Amino acid sequence: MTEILIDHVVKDFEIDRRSVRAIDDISLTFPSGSFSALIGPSGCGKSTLLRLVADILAPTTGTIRVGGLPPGEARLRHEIGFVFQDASLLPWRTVLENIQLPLEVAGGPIGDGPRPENLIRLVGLSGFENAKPAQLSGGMQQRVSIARALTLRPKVLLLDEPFGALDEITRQRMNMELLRIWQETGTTAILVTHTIGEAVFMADRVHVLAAHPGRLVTSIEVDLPRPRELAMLQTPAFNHFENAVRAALFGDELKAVAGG
Ligand SMILES: Nc1ncnc2c1ncn2[C@@H]1O[C@H](COP(=O)(O)OP(=O)(O)OP(=O)(O)O)[C@@H](O)[C@H]1O
Repeated sequence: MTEILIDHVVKDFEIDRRSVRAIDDISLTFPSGSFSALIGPSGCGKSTLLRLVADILAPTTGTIRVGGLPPGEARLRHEIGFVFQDASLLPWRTVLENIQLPLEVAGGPIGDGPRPENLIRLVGLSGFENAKPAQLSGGMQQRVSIARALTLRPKVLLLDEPFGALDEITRQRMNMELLRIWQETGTTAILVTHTIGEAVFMADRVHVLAAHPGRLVTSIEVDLPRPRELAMLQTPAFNHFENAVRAALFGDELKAVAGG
């Protein structure tokens, strides 16, 4: 069971000897095996929150637990996989060699981790094992970075706008693939996104944040059946959840426009 718990977390950064509050007392629970989305305006602390869970940053105050463990311990046990917006692959290595990188860094296979060949199949890159990143499209490069994040069989998958740089059609396809991979691997996933439709399509729960300082506005349960299918994008139910997220994001601004 890998529940993620964020309890009264505050994160301050020092900029020019000034303290800036990036996260102001956020408490959130991400149930084991769930898919959650974080959405909010630029600077509301979405990436910071993911980095705190991944132990790339430490909170100023408050507590984070990943499957009951402090993030540093969960990271040492290879329980956390991270996919960034930029695939950040090593250009001189092939697809297979990039995917194997975490194994080399960890000093060999961990337990019964998935075989790289199986991961390549899982992310739909069979036949491209020996290609170099420059020979791949942006979407294919992100598939490699997802496979790399899954190499050590993490229980948690953190996704920071993984498809933000892709065109709309590729992005929608990749999202479908990501949902399939998430269901096959049973990880607890958190996705940072700027797109309302993407948040609703992917997540069980959408957490809406506001900026300056970064804080939680509300959490919206997305009660749409799984597996999610493209046809759902056109249903009134989908529209209802999109509107709920939009209202939380824009609040009074939206009411002012509606009222003329
Ligand atoms: N390493 C850092 N040093 C100083 N300030 C930082 C650092 N990382 C983030 N911040 C500040 O923290 C706040 C939140 O940043 P963060 O990147 O988490 O926001 P975000 O919601 O992910 O934004 P975006 O949607 O633009 O990526 C911003 O005000 C940012 O300037």
